[in-house]
Amino acid sequence: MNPEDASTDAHDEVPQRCGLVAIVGRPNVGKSTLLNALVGQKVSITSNKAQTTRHRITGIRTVDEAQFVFVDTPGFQTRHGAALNRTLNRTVQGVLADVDAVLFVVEAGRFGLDDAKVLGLLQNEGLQGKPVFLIANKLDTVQRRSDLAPWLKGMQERHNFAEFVPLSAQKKADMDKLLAILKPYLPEQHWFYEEDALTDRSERFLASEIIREKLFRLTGDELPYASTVVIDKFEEEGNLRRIAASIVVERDAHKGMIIGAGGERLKRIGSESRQELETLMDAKVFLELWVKVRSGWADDEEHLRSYGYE
Ligand SMILES: Nc1nc2c(ncn2[C@@H]2O[C@H](COP(=O)(O)OP(=O)(O)OP(=O)(O)O)[C@@H](O)[C@H]2O)c(=O)[nH]1
Repeated sequence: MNPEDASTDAHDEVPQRCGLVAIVGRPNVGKSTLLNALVGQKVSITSNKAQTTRHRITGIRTVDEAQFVFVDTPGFQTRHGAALNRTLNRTVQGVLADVDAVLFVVEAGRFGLDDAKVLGLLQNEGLQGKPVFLIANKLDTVQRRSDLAPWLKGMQERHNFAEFVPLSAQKKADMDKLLAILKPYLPEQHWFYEEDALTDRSERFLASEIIREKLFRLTGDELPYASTVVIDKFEEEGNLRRIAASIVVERDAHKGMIIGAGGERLKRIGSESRQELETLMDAKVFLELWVKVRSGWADDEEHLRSYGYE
């Protein structure tokens, strides 16, 4: 055997590691930004409007022998009491039951009542010794780093965190550091996905997420929390995707707001979505967008199921 073969064999002997890692935290701390940065591509939508993430989304990243399967969870909501929120909270609990590690995301230097509620929820959900990492995000916004030491010390008293990781989800080097810290916590087992997999979500699902993101971004704060996007048609013809989608809102007034004067706003939501979908799918996209009124949808569990919230 020549020395080159021997080194290949030695490399093959490094056992594969694979594990599920949940990303939890109150709305707007940067969970989706972190997930996208860890995966290296956009798989979860982001906006500066709280509560954009509603689905369980997995992003996958494979580095050397380790495959990280990330699960994005909706921010823990306490303000709205509708069925939608009960569904969201069930999603958080369902995700925690089968993960190997939890990234508890907060903003560096801040720990408010809303963060405490999420940590309390985690602790109540029977973590059973599962490692929880304190991710102190948005480090770039902290003026005086020296103030962080006493804050971290205080955090240590709240929970027995496995690691403290101050970082900025906007810095690539920080993502590499976090992956290196996480790696030893993944169980030794075969990978669940192919080496180059990024997400287990379909193009159809990603399409609805991207339209929802543009909707949130372009309507600003006026947009009611209770609005959603449903894909009515998704057809693939070679390098072409024909997509028809409905934006579902609760009231006629909301419909007008989304359509905008002369239909300008809806046009913009459509054209920005189409451009992003074309890049993501590397295909030509024809997108038809409709706005429909279904009053009371966010309060009706049957409706929620039919729109894909489980
Ligand atoms: N300065 C700075 N801003 C960040 C960082 N990470 C995220 N943000 C911003 O914080 C805002 C919220 O980020 P998201 O990723 O949508 O937050 P989220 O926790 O997923 O929010 P929900 O979906 O509502 O639960 C966005 O405007 C991001 O650009 C960071 O490291 N530094």
